[in-house]
Amino acid sequence: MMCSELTNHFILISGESGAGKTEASKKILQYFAVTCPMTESLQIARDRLLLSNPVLEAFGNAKTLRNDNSSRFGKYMDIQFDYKGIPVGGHIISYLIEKSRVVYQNQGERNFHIFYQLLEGGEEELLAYLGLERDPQLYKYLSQGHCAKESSINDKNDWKTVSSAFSVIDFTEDDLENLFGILASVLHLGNVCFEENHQGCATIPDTHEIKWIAKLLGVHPSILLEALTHRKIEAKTEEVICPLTLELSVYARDAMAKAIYGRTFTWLVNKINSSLVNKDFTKKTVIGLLDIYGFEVFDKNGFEQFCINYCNEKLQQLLIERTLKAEQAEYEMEGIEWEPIQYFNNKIICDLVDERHKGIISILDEECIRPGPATDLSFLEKLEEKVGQHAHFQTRKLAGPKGRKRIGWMEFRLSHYAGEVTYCTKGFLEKNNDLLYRHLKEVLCSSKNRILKECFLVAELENRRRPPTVGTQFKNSLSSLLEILISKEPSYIRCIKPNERKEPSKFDDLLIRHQIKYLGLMEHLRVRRAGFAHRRKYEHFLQRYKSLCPDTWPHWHGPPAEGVERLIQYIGYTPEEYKLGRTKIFIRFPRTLFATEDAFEFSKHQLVARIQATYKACLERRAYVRKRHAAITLEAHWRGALARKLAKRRKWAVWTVRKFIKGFINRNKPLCPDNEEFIVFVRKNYILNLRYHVPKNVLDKSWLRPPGILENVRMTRRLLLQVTRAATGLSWCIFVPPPLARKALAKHFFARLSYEKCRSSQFVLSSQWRLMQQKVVTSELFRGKKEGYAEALNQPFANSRIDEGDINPKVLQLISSEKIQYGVPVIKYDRKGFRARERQFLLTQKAAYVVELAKIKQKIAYSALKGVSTSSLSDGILVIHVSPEDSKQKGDAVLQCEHIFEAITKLVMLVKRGNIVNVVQGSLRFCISPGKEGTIVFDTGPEEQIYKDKNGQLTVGEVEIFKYYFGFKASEFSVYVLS
Ligand SMILES: Nc1ncnc2c1ncn2[C@@H]1O[C@H](COP(=O)(O)OP(=O)(O)OP(=O)(O)O)[C@@H](O)[C@H]1O
Repeated sequence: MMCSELTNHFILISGESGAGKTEASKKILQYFAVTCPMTESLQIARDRLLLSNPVLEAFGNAKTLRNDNSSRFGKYMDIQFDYKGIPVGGHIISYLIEKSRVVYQNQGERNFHIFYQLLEGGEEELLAYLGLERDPQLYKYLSQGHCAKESSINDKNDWKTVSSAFSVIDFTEDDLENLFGILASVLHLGNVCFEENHQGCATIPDTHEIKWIAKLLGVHPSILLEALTHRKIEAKTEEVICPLTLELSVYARDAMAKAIYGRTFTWLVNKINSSLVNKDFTKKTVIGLLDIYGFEVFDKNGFEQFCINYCNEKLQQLLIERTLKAEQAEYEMEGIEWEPIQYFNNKIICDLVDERHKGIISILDEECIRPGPATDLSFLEKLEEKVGQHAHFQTRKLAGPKGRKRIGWMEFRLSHYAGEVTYCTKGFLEKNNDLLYRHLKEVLCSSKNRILKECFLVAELENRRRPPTVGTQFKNSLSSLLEILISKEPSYIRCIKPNERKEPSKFDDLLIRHQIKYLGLMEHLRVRRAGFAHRRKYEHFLQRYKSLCPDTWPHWHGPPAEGVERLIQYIGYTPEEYKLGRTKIFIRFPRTLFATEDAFEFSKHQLVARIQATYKACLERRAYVRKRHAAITLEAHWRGALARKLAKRRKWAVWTVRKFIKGFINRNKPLCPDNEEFIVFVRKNYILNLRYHVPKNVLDKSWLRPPGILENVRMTRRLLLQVTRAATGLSWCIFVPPPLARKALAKHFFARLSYEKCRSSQFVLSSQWRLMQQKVVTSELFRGKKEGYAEALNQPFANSRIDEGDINPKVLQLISSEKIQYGVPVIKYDRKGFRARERQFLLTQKAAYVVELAKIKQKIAYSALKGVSTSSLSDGILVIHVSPEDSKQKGDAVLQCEHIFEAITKLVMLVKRGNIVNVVQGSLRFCISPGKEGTIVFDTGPEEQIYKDKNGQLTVGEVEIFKYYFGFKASEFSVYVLS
């Protein structure tokens, strides 16, 4: 409920002394430690919460007649939880420790456990340092009850537990040294003995103990001694020190021991609190555990029992108010049909004790403050006078003859809710006053013991006001405790003591019946049975279980009561299972609630999955939106950058175009800023283009004409040089205007016409040189005479075509020995025929050319070559005229060749006669046989053919049909001799 509704709770553990309250509270702490979720870092908080218990028990618990481990102080412990239900810290409030036990114990009782544990378990060195002996019988404060050793208590083991707990809850070596010093000094104090001198004043004959106390508390021994035997009385202006009687010295000693122990206990609780404090100040929910001393009835009951029982009375009141009374009032308020159940309300007893000005505590305070001789007896008389009429109060004087016997003269009897208790007023005033002589206070304020320094502040000495009495303090602290409890949701544990003899498995019916009766358990049961097991405000019920009904999930927009009605109808509650009040739903049976809880647990998993999915989707969506936003931003920036770049480029382009246009408009003006760049551009362009138009060879006279605006502009020598180098690849060329460039090219060309190193390691004329010679001959023969010469000039003569130098003399010899018929087609080459020949003569292709050339050469050389005719047109026909006298010759040879200039040039160079070439205008004449002539007419008719008419005239069309090749590649030529 704490986690789900974020409410604060408390658990009130009640029962009489020895019923098991402390054990129950320890079980609750252990339960939290085991069941609550835990993180490693918070384990320390948990351990401190758990281990604070043995320390507090050692200092605040003692063996009594009713309980071997009786709490002699009240403890309210807040355990703080975070929102996950992890215990993260705590806080302890202690209530009225029974200090009188330090100096006095009843028969069969012990002092606080810690003294016995220290003596039993403490190391030898520690005891030696504290000046202690191991035997508790040696100490007066430990041996009055005559049961220092108790079989059910293992002081040695408990000491070990307490020692290890000290280290967990942040006690330093220094803290422990001071703390043990205080414990030891209390024991030493108990052993301080007084003697009465002859003046009736108290003296301390043996100062051995005083020395130890002075050493342990860090005070001067003589001052301490004086403080224990003297009293400082303050007059108006001066202080008078007067000696104490033996009785008063004993009182002063015991008061000092009680004060030291009481305040040290408070310091201890504060120290534990500082180690339990959670430094994270986020909101926490708490579960408070109230474990307070239980109701006590001894043979002799004093001021302590009066306070303890008053405390129990108040808690019982709280319980009645919050359960019996509140529950029934709630039914009435909520309009639930209800038959009231009667119960005993102990408010009347509480009022008897704590009513302002009228209650026992007020009367006691009055008696303490009152000037004049106030005694315990006078207090009793005041009680008889003021509350004598109260039904729950009785004294010997007020009681009838029956009861008189059971009440002493100094006693009064209260009828508590748990039974009658007779209190002896002896010591009431003294204990309520709790007076510590100023002289002793001063000594303790000057102590060098760090704990005492914190406990006894010098400021206290300056405060002249009377501190509130113990009774009033206790009353006030109880009322603030009740305020704390009222603000929280209650849960109750009622402990029932099975027997008075502390025996296991023994149930004393009478005792149990008595407890059940006074605890009001029967009334509780009746209310519970007739009432409802569970109730909850509509809002809370709906909020918790709304997921169980589709109508109410996820939101119910109507009034909560209607929502709850719809919800329980859907779940299927039967009418006897519930009642609807004005603001709450009441569920009668626990099983109904458990079933609803189970259903809720089941639906919680599905809800969690849905919530998780929604949450994850939300996260993803958020991430996606973030990414999209980032992408859009990025894109926008990128587009912006691109647009800016484009705009810049456009601007630049516009600027450039404008400048260009401006430059163009002003191009003819003298060089000025307006046309400067344009001219640079034109020049650059011209120069860049120039490299594609530099002369290709020495004969090429073309030169890129510079634009008009550049005519007067001189190019730098360096620039021209670069252009020419780029164009010609002549790194040495010094470029100057066109004619010189040609000269440079010519020089380069002639340089290449050098000797070359041939295979036989002889230097021969290079092919370039030979080509040059041939070209010169061609020029002489055809320049300005035959069309197509200029175009053919740039075509290099191919070395692959046979010329004179290629003819191997041996081959010539071989060929010459053959008988070759002239005048008939010697070899008719077509592709097939050539291959057949090739096989026949077993000659290589090249040899075949050689054969052919050799034959022609022979024919020309030895058969009176008359001349060579070709037309001035662009045809490739040549006529080789032979001597008509030579009867062996049948007639002229008419040949066609693609490379006519090359063929004729090589022929002329072969026969070494330049004057034999005749470039004829118009038709070509040739001799068919002696006396018989033919003509080749060049026609520009539509048909591409060569044909021979009846009179033997050969007509050549625009493009030759028959390709007769001469002298070169087999695929390129054939020889055809017209018969
Ligand atoms: N549930 C229990 N089962 C068995 N023994 C128990 C149980 N609870 C308590 N005891 C025994 O009773 C003794 C007294 O218990 P506990 O100290 O808790 O009583 P108490 O109600 O706190 O008494 P007081 O009011 O004097 O402090 C324990 O030491 C233990 O021996």
